[in-house]
Amino acid sequence: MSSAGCPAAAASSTAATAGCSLAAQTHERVASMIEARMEKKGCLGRYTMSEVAQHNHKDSAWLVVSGRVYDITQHVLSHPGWTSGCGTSQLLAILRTLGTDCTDEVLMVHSARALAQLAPYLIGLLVEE
Ligand code: HEM
Repeated sequence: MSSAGCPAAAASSTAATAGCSLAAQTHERVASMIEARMEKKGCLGRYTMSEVAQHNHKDSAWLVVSGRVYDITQHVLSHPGWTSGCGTSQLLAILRTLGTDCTDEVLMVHSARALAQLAPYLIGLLVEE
């Protein structure tokens, strides 16, 4: 984990380019609230992209959305597609995104309700190498 500065500006500019849908805007609001709470409690981590890249499988599943790092390991096996049929494309889409910055894909395919479910998995902010 790195102790470099907070990329808040980078995060909001990524979000602005990644999607201007209502779902993306709602996600940005919820995520920044949770981020502020975690920062206050001192439990908001700082991670580089190469740290994130090591968690690229279902047993340790991290990803980056809008400059924020999420550990979705606890969720990944209950994502629609793992347990119900006809979800092969969803599984492939998810597996491909683990360990990467998948802002565009995640904001594009999800409803506001789904993006709200992502928020509790926030573990920190993405920082420069
Ligand atoms: C904790 C993380 C995640 C949560 C809570 C989540 C939640 C959901 C939910 C609730 C849906 C049902 C449709 C909706 O309400 O939008 C969904 C669909 C989907 N998700 Fe996720 N998801 C997560 C991560 C991901 C990731 C990393 C990917 C990779 C791109 C992904 C790809 C998809 C796809 C392709 C669909 C189907 C969309 C469609 O059929 O239109 N999800 N997700």
